[in-house]
Amino acid sequence: MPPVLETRDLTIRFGGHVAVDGVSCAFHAGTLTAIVGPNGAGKTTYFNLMSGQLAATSGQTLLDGDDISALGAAGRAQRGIGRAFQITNLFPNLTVGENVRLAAQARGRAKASLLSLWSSHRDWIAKADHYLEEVNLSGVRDTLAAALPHGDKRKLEVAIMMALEPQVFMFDEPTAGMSVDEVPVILDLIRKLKADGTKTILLVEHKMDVVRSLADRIVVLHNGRLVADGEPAEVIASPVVQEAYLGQAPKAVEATHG
Ligand SMILES: Nc1ncnc2c1ncn2[C@@H]1O[C@H](COP(=O)(O)OP(=O)(O)OP(=O)(O)O)[C@@H](O)[C@H]1O
Repeated sequence: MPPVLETRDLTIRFGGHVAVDGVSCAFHAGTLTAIVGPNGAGKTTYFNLMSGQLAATSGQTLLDGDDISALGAAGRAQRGIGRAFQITNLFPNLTVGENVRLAAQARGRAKASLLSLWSSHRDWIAKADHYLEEVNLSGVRDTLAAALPHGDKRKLEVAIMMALEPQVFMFDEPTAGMSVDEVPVILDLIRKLKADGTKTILLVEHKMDVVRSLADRIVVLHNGRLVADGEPAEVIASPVVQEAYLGQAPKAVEATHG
């Protein structure tokens, strides 16, 4: 099966610093890939390049085989790349329910005809309610987004991403800053997405227990380079990863596939 999302020799420089350095990697439907690496390895920058928040210095990003390198974040979102945890995407003065309904509506409008818009309205509300339920936020449906505690804001970001029904789900440290009782809600949700079997899921995560429990594959970045890629157990045990986490220079790429 051809990959859903792919980067070819993707590179970005900030002045003299190469934050993502020639990363070639392909991601397939029905898989969850964890992207790990030490602080400053380039994980979030790699995400930003794929979702269009940053423009690459060189290299390409392909979605369904099409080169989308020239598209910005909005164009890529429209094409089906979903990114959670951009807190700035919330409308702070709308309620939690309205935020998710708008996302369902944005998704629906892309498909609806003008005449069907009115009847669709009820569907959007139903869809918003469904996704709020999924992230355990039904109880705060009428609360202003701005008034939510941090953990709930992050859950709302996931609900918004889900209501947009993307084909690629990008999670950047989805449980960071959450209380212990909130973490399982998000992990269960990611598990459910994965069980669907058709989504392409990318996860940047520091917590190795979370990575171990969710990932089919681990990609390791170190100093902006892809230094390991393969089965979780194999990658975690590999000397190149042990070295990367100890802050020493990795010597070789191991266990490459995909
Ligand atoms: N806009 C920018 N301008 C200059 N340097 C940047 C910029 N964004 C990121 N960097 C640098 O690029 C490198 C990679 O940063 P990035 O945030 O992608 O790492 P990370 O692996 O996500 O780290 P962490 O796990 O700490 O979040 C870092 O050295 C960072 O300082």
